[in-house]
Amino acid sequence: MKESIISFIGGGNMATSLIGGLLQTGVPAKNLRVSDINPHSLASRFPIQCFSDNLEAIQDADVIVLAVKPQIMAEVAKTIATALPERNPLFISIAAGIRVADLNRWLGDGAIPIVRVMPNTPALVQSGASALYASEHVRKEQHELAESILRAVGLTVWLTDENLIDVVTALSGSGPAYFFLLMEVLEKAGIQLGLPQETARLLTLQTAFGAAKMALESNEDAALLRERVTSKGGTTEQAIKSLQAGNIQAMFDRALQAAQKRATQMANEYGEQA
Ligand SMILES: NC(=O)C1=CN([C@@H]2O[C@H](COP(=O)(O)OP(=O)(O)OC[C@H]3O[C@@H](n4cnc5c(N)ncnc54)[C@H](O)[C@@H]3O)[C@@H](O)[C@H]2O)C=CC1
Ligand SMILES: O=C(O)[C@@H]1CCC=N1
Repeated sequence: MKESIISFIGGGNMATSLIGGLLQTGVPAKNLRVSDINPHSLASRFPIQCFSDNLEAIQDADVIVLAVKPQIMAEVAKTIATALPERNPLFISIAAGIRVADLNRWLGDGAIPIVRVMPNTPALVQSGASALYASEHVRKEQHELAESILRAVGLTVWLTDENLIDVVTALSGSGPAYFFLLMEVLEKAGIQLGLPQETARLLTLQTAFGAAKMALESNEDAALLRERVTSKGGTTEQAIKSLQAGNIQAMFDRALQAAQKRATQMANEYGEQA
């Protein structure tokens, strides 16, 4: 992977998390490229080649990471199809919703190797979680290449059913936002009860970090770890009762269903008819 040239098309939030994470893990800056309609801020942030022309950025690419919004993926992919590098690079699409069949069509209907990936922004700190799905034209070494790129910035899982990418999008693609939201509301609740803002912030963040680290390092499931905090007749019991009275499970069931539904809608809106 360290010798492969990786070109990112679109240098926004998710691409910069991946680029930052890859640089941190030791991928040489000379092997990374990024193209964006606004490349200037990228050039000051990363010591890599930045382009405003997508076709220039892909000339020598082994891997082309399509990291633009789903809305403009058709237009971007069709332009790339006009100048596909002869070396038959691997395409990695991180766009929510957009299906392999549409990408394949936009990229020229050939035997295009495409891996759909749903990463998340903690990739920036090598703590990402990505699900990958490979199209039939992905060669074995490209499969391994995709795996090594995403594993360099966190956990990877492979899916054999493309439809499940939309579920992963709802769970871990969007997931960091749910935990950030929880941090926001916990911090505010602490302030409301009298804690200084910085104290509430630090206690919230360290508690989130500690709980995630403990759950990851433990063989026990989250429910059991929760029960250990919940002393009979104690404080946690009251808080959990209050959360369950608001039916937190139903809230998250609905939230994930809404996100999954939106991914499917985007596939239909920006895909088949585009
Ligand atoms: N933000 C996230 O947490 C995640 C995002 N994604 C996917 O990543 C993709 C990008 O999302 P974000 O980074 O959040 O969006 P963003 O809006 O931050 O980044 C998109 C970038 O594309 C650039 N751009 C626009 N038109 C372009 C063109 N014609 N050629 C090249 N670059 C162009 C924009 O200037 C912008 O910097 C989306 O498809 C999204 O579904 C996937 C997983 C997580
Ligand atoms: O909100 C979105 O559509 C993207 C996909 C997953 C996270 N961000």
